[in-house]
Parts: sequence; C-alpha cells; structure tokens
Amino acid sequence: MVTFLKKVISTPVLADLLRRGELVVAVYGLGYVGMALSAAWALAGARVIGVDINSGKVEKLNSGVVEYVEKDVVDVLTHAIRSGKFTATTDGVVASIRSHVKIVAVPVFLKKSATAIDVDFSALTSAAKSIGAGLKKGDLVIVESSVPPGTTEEVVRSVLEGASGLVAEEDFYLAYSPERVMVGHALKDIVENYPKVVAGVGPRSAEEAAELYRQVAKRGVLVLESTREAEFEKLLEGVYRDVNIAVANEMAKLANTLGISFRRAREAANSQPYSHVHKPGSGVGGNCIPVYPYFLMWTAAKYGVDLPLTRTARFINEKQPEEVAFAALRAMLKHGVNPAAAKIVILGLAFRGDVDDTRGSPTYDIIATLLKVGIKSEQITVHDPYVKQDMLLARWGIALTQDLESAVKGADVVIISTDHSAYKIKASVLLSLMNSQVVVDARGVLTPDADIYSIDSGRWP
Ligand SMILES: NC(=O)C1=CN([C@@H]2O[C@H](COP(=O)(O)OP(=O)(O)OC[C@H]3O[C@@H](n4cnc5c(N)ncnc54)[C@H](O)[C@@H]3O)[C@@H](O)[C@H]2O)C=CC1
Ligand SMILES: CC(=O)N[C@@H]1[C@@H](OP(=O)(O)OP(=O)(O)OC[C@H]2O[C@@H](n3ccc(=O)[nH]c3=O)[C@H](O)[C@@H]2O)O[C@H](C(=O)O)[C@@H](O)[C@@H]1O
Repeated sequence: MVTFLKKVISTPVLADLLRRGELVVAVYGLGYVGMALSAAWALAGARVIGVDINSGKVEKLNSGVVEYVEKDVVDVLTHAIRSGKFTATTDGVVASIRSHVKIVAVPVFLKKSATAIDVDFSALTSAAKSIGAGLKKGDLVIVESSVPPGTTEEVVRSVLEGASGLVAEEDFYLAYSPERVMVGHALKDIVENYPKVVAGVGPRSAEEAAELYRQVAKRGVLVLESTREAEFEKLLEGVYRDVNIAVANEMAKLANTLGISFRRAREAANSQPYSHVHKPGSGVGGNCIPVYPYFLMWTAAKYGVDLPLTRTARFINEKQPEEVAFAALRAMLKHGVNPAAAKIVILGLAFRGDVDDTRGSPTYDIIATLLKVGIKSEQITVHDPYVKQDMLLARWGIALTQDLESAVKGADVVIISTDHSAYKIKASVLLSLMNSQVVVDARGVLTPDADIYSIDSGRWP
C-alpha cells in the first residue's frame, strides 16, 4: 500500500493581509516587551490593539501619552495613536474578536517559598482565556513570554481550545516566539538586530508565524522543530548568562585577593573568539535572568534531572549583593569610618545601566544587608538618574534623589551598584565632594584616577 505523506502546507494567508495593510494584531501585555512589540507591528503596517489589565496604562495610551525608555518606541506609537493605527483596551475578548493575530507578552512569575519553587501561570492563562473567548478560524496566537518548556502545548493550548471550541493547527494557528530584546534598544532588536526564533504546534502554525515575522524581522526567522524547543532556547540563553556572570563574580573575588586586575585579565581573555568572560558586579537583577534558571530547575525536577551548576550559579549571584555590602563595611573600618554614624550613598537603583526598571535590583539586597547589621535608614541615600520614586525605599524611609552632586556632597561612603552612563566619571570627582573617602565601585564603572575600591581592579576591601 502506498502511503502519502500528507504535509499540505497552505500558502500563509496572514502575511498577505499584512502586506495589504489589512492585518490586525492584538498585543496582550503593554510592558517593556509589549510596548516594543506594538511599535514593531505598527512599523510593519499592522493595525495594533494593545491589551492590558492596567486601566491607567490603557487610558494614558489612548490619550496619546506614551511613556517608554526608548524614543523610537515613543515616536512610532505616538504617530500610530494619532493615525488610529494603535488603540489600547482592557477588554481582551473584544481585542481577540477584532484581531487576526494575538501576541502574548504577559509575565509568568515564580512562587518561591523556603522549601519549594512553583510557577505562577495566572497572567498567561487569564490572557489565553480572553483570547480564546474571541478566537476565530484562521486566527494565529503567538506566545512570546518566557516560559518553562512545554507551556505553550500544555498550558496555553488547552485554555485556547477549551474557551473557543476550536482545534489548534486545524482551526487556528498556535506558535511560540521568544522575546530576546535588551530594553534600551528593544525595538531595534526585534526589527534589525536579531533573527526571530519561531516554532508552531504544527507545520501550518509554524509557517504562518514564520512568514509573518519575515515581514517584521530584517534578520529573518529561525524556525525550530517544536514550541518546547523554542521555549527551551530562550531559557538556555538566560542560564548561559547567569552561569557566566557567576564565573565572573567568583573569579573576580580570587583576582582581587591576588591583587590582579580582573578587568585587564578579562579583556585579554576575550581577545580570542572562544572566550566571552562576563563582568562581575553588585548582583544579577531584573525579572528575567534571575528567574529563567528556576524555570529550568522547576522543569528538571519534574523529570528527576538535577542541575547542580545552574543551582550553584544562582546561589553565587544571589549572594553577590551581600558580598558588596560587607565589602563596604570592611572598607569603612579600614578607613576609620564608624558604620553606625556614616553617611552612605548608593549610586544606582535600576537593575542595570541606563534603564528605569528596578525589578530585582541588587541595590535592594545591598540595603537589606546594611539594615540587617544595624545601619539606620536615615544614614542611607540612593541616587538614580532614571528612577523618580520607589515604594520600597519609601517604606524603608530611605531618600531617593536624581541630583548626583547633592547626594554625594558630604558623604562618607559611596557604593556604586548600577552601571549607569552617568557614573562613567572620574573617581576624583566624587571624592572631591565627599567627607570621608570610601568609594566601593561594585560595577567597575568609575575611572579609577584616585584611591578607590573597584570590583575588577584588583583593589577590593
Ligand atoms: N523586560 C525585558 O527586558 C524582557 C522580558 N521578557 C519577557 O517578556 C514577558 C513580559 O515582560 P515585561 O514586558 O518585562 O513585563 P512587564 O511587567 O513590564 O509588563 C507586563 C504587562 O502585562 C500586563 N498584564 C498582566 N497580566 C495581564 C493580562 N492577563 N492581560 C493583559 N495584560 C496583562 C501588566 O499589567 C503589565 O503592563 C515576560 O515573560 C518576560 O520574561 C523577554 C525579554 C526581555
Ligand atoms: C541572554 C541575554 O543576554 N539576555 C538578555 C537579558 O537582558 P537583561 O535586561 O536581563 O539584562 P542583562 O544585561 O542580562 O543583565 C541582567 C543582570 O545581570 C547583570 N550583569 C549582566 C552582565 C554581566 O556581565 N554582569 C552582570 O552582573 C546586570 O547588571 C543585571 O543586573 O535578559 C532579557 C530577558 O529575557 O528579559 C533578554 O531578552 C536579553 O537578551
């Protein structure tokens, strides 16, 4: 008997709609990723419906107020709002009814307790339920959130099919495409810098999503074999970064003890193509790199697979802010500064340089350690050029300022926790403003033209 391999892949339809300027794309989650994605699809000629549960965010956008750390995203979305090509809503069902493509960029959270880790899919399932309630034959759903491997198939697919009565791959298309942007140039990352990784729950879903993204991403599309493979790819990038940062933090500790410049050794090591030694710092912040290893550990535990290196790297990086706090305390004692009376200034609240995102910032952990050893809140001031207010600092009774000179004036101790460009200055500039002269640069961002401690210079307390 002759069997025919039925691999009929119809010509992708949705890409034609986009080319004709008739495609409607709904983006669920208007955060750091969703805003950049909305701008990318508006640039590609789609009409975009932004969906968010935060009504304040929705109202601001519909009134033409676009707040985002990248000017090109602000410009593109402001223009799209004015021309009616972008609207925002809290009604995810209507947005699904009115759109051909639904892109999901809502967060998946970790629930960590003293004894267990669990994953909180509630935002994802909530968005999927809204999408499913308005899902139509021929629609495409693309999950772009970072998720444990298997989530698209095992969590999202069943919610969509249950809420719509439709069948994935037959009636509607379902794909996964990880977001790999670096906020600060997220739009450029989507449109120009990176190939877009795409996978479908079947060949038709894969091709519909791939052909669409070929219209958006100039670097083209990498089609992987399954959504699980694409979900894993994203987390693999993250755990690679976390482990390499842990290597940098651990090796910098040894280099400093030996009085060796880690920075020079790192630059020399990276002068050959197989070495990509990362930078030591005050810790690993954000809502992503610290989380992805736990998504992998959570998945591995379900299959009885142990990930000792992944776990150890996480432990090293989570300890790093405490290391920095104790280094600052040792520096004070070496310089005869009384920790109980010192005016301490921490430069940087954002989790990394030149963004306003404070989620998971190492600065919070540095402060928590200082408070734990008896430093009083009123001794501490935090400076950040991007962050205007912060609930946690307010709760601690810790001052937050955007004025660098007034922050450092009269300080006894300055700790640099974030590599903002504003701190790429000569150390002598800070010292000239200070009372005592204790500077602990945990990001190696200052020009060390004076006697300071910096994490990659070989001089660390
Ligand atoms: N922030 C980043 O640099 C990157 C983040 N990612 C991933 O992208 C996803 C989103 O991250 P961010 O944009 O940073 O998060 P975010 O916290 O900045 O934004 C998430 C948005 O989703 C909204 N939301 C929550 N539940 C919702 C629902 N049921 N329906 C509609 N909107 C809902 C929230 O109100 C919020 O505005 C996460 O999975 C993250 O791991 C991936 C690459 C980069
Ligand atoms: C593999 C990878 O580089 N992932 C990127 C990463 O971006 P993210 O915004 O989290 O910034 P990041 O540069 O990784 O920094 C994370 C944290 O690690 C620290 N960090 C970073 C690099 C380094 O050499 N040393 C170091 O201490 C940073 O200061 C920050 O606190 O995570 C993003 C994400 O998934 O959210 C992802 O899209 C980005 O491409």
